Amino acid sequence: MSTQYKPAIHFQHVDYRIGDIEILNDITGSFPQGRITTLVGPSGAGKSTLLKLCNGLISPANGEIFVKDKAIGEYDPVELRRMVGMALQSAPMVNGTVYENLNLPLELQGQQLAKEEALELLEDVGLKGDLLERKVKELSGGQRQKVSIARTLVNKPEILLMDEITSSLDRASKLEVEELISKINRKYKTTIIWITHNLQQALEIGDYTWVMMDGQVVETGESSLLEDPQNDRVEEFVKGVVS
Ligand SMILES: Nc1ncnc2c1ncn2[C@@H]1O[C@H](COP(=O)(O)OP(=O)(O)OP(=O)(O)O)[C@@H](O)[C@H]1O
Repeated sequence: MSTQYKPAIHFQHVDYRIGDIEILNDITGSFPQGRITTLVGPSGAGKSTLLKLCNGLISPANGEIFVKDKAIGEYDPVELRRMVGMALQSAPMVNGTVYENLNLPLELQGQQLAKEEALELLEDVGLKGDLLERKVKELSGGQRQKVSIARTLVNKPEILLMDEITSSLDRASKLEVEELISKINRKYKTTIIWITHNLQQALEIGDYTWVMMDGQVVETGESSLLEDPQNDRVEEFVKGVVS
């Protein structure tokens, strides 16, 4: 798939270890620029670890990672975090208003988010402007997740990493967040790398999919691969034999 699109992130023979334990083993592959790639696989396969390598939260034991053709180690860490945003299942929020939370990334850089920009971000994630001065603790789970995504967008990241962002949401909020991420991908051409346990979601929202098992990437391709996997272990996993 890397031949068809420019890679936003490229892994080349990447290993990751904690002490003597091999967590990721010889990962090679690309995440195409401007597309949505879903990462699936059994619990413990190494999906979150791989995501953390993409924004330099952790570093490989061996191999190279390139972000937009530049070795990840050559980026200034602040520049890298601005370029590669990350949203989590349950994002930590400060105990204040929606605005105060949206302002956090800029406050940490000694800047301030303009109110108009904050309103635009809320609009982008489908929230009404009058929420800006509301306390986040008064928001629903779905609204909080949208604020967390809006906060990730403050730095206008070119690449968005998402770890299980809909798994704690009800069905309606899950659909809204999926639609929202598709919209962000279309509007800003943001590259999205999305971990999900939900294979239906991976199939529906993903352009591409990586299937990981035991610290390795075992199958990659267009997300429709999940309907007809070539690898026997992937087929078993998809059928729910392996969980
Ligand atoms: N800090 C750590 N110390 C020791 N082992 C770790 C640590 N973090 C992760 N691991 C191990 O690394 C492996 C991969 O973990 P990772 O969280 O990346 O998997 P995952 O595919 O994201 O799993 P899940 O779907 O359950 O979130 C697991 O076996 C896990 O136990």
